Amino acid sequence: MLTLALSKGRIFEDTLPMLARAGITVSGDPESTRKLILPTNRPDVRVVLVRASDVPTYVRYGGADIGVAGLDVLREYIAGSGSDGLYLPVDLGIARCRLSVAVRHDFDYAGQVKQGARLRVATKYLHMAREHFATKGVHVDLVKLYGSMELAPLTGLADAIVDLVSTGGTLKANGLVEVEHIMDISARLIVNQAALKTRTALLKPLIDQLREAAQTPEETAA
Ligand SMILES: Nc1ncnc2c1ncn2[C@@H]1O[C@H](COP(=O)(O)OP(=O)(O)OP(=O)(O)O)[C@@H](O)[C@H]1O
Ligand SMILES: O=P(O)(O)OC[C@H]1O[C@H](OP(=O)(O)OP(=O)(O)O)[C@H](O)[C@@H]1O
Repeated sequence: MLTLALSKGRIFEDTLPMLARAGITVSGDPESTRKLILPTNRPDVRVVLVRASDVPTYVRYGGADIGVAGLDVLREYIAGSGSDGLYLPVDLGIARCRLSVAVRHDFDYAGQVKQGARLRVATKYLHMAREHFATKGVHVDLVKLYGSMELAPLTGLADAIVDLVSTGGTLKANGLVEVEHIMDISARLIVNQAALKTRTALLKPLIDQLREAAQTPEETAA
């Protein structure tokens, strides 16, 4: 049995069509079932539903053989725990967004940075934010949040946020503007290296099929 770890929401929804192109259909809808293990049309493949930030942990420790996680989640995980035991063979090109710095529209970010001001920055992405501001030579105090980052500059909790941006709709709705683009993000396939060695016959074709599915024009144009 191969176990594939996915998170509910956009990763699950965006991975489904790729699995379908690889001949795998998942039974059950994560939004309407409380079940955490979903069978597929293939008796040798099942899906487990985990928190997005738990996907690397499941794959690393063998709770799943393979998983899908955003590059944001992966970078944070690897910065904290290393990449031993993980193999990242495919950029699936789904769940595309970018990691950015944003501030209130009336906050003079460039001016503050030029003056060498110390900024308070709220984010879920402590490692990537620390690295970004260190590279730029900007002095920051980081405040860890778990969600709704956009609220922090509006309430005086922080001067800036580091968060994911896709359409820019959430920033706009909250009177924030993007002032720095840190990196492009998309979802990656993560594979347990030991499983790849011991169960090559099952895993390798699936990885190859997903790689092929990821390269179709619909996906790359997204
Ligand atoms: N607005 C967006 N547009 C496109 N992709 C996104 C967007 N927001 C997040 N993503 C990508 O999708 C992944 C999963 O996001 P999702 O919102 O489903 O989980 P989460 O709420 O961040 O995770 P958790 O439940 O662990 O807090 C993110 O890690 C990121 O790579
Ligand atoms: O630029 P946009 O298209 O508006 O997308 C950006 C938003 O998407 C993500 O949140 P999500 O919708 O995943 O909610 P979450 O905070 O519950 O993760 C991200 O944290 C932003 O808030």
